[in-house]
Amino acid sequence: MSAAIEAARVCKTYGQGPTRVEAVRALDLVVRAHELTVLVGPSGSGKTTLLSILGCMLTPTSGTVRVCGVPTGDARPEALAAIRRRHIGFVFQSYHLFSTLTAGENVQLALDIRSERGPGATAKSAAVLADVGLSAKLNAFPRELSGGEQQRVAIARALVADPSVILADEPTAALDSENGRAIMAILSSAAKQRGRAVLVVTHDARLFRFADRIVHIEDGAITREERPDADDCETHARTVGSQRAGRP
Ligand SMILES: Nc1ncnc2c1ncn2[C@@H]1O[C@H](COP(=O)(O)OP(=O)(O)OP(=O)(O)O)[C@@H](O)[C@H]1O
Repeated sequence: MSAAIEAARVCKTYGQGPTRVEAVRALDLVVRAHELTVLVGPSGSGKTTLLSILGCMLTPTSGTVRVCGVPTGDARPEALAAIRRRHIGFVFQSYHLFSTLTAGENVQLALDIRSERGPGATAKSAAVLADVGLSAKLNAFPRELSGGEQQRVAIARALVADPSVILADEPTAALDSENGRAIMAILSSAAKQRGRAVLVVTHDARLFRFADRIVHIEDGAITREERPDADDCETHARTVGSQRAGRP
């Protein structure tokens, strides 16, 4: 499966002297198309920092990141913004919808900032909202929607511009378990049916069954990867060390 994001030897250090924190340490990660990768780790282990670096919202202290083959290291802020717009859709825990816009308008905004406007953009937004089961809520405002529905609007907004990568930071944390499962099913379908590379940060072990791959991070480094086997539900744990050594 093709690499959508490739991070190599990525480090991120915050602060200096006694307040210095090594949030991400020489980390290698490839996020692939057609896969839902879950990133899991304790609080403060570097998950959001890593997601922000992979999404070109934060510059690493050292190391390289390529998004769809494009190196981001020397890119100026405008070029990074263009990479984000072209290749990446973001989903956040708190939805980040505009309260004065309808569900349809919130989704269409993602096309508007890419200069895609008019009836075609309206129809595309309505179609993606229908894909996430919200065709009846096209004209509803966020305050008229449940949390799960608002998150589905946010996912539709992330998907509508057809990005190669979806990065989701705790997308189910504010939802009950049923809505959490529904959101993960939609994200899984974005990977499986639409061929997106999907990376989800979650603390919730109940959602691991949606993952093709589970990456564990501690103290800013990857400690372990697992690929839950869909056929017999057996989990094949692999240490990062054995993968690097090329062993199966
Ligand atoms: N802007 C910042 N300035 C200084 N330190 C920071 C900053 N952002 C994060 N950190 C520190 O970097 C480390 C990693 O933080 P990060 O938010 O990436 O972890 P996380 O795994 O996402 O945590 P959580 O699960 O609690 O959200 C923590 O020690 C945190 O205190």
